Amino acid sequence: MKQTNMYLASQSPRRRELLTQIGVAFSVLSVDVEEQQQVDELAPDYVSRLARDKAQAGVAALNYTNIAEIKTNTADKQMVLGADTIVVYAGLVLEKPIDEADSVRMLSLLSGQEHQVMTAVALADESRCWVELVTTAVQFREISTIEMHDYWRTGEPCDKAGSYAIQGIAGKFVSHISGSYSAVVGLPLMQTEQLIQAFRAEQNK
Ligand SMILES: Cc1cn([C@H]2C[C@H](O)[C@@H](COP(=O)(O)OP(=O)(O)OP(=O)(O)O)O2)c(=O)[nH]c1=O
Repeated sequence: MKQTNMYLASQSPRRRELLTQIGVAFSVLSVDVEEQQQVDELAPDYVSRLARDKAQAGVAALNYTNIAEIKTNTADKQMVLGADTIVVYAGLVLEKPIDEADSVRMLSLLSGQEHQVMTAVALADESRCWVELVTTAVQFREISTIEMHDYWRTGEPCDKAGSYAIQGIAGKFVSHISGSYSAVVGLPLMQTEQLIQAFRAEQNK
């Protein structure tokens, strides 16, 4: 049977759903990339680096694994997609909360304010790695401390950048969004599709 040439280096169920939503067939790869912002590393550089690291770790994983079956069964070249999402408020990077206090700290910063959600998408193969960064502005209404604690107890914020999910209960905190909704959820659909097309064209030159 012919295999797909697309690999998603992500454990995020959101990214799997989003990529499926635009009709891309893929296999999932497990990669382990340390997510640690360097001193003086700006938010756009950091999120882009993580997406690139995930995609390139995926390429390395493919090379290390003996998947002769895949290599012989496909005429197409392979590509690996990696992505990363961070929330940025006043230059400060907010990743996943470590506990309830951290979640309340993040939501207190975001309450009544506008912040940026940066999602970087990277496509890589053995010869190249392309990265695209998509930034979306999100405005929150005021959130009370009681609401923040109640929200934590729903379990929703614990694995989300900035400690919220726009596609979930936290949708009620959002008064305005300017940019890509799917990028906030984890993968900018329009930009991802275009990047895949351009990458595939480059591979086939
Ligand atoms: C802001 C926001 C983030 N998120 C999610 C998207 C990402 O999955 C997560 C940010 O963490 P990431 O480190 O970008 O991704 P991940 O650890 O979930 O998955 P992987 O690294 O394996 O690809 O936050 C939402 O689902 N909704 C939101 O509104």
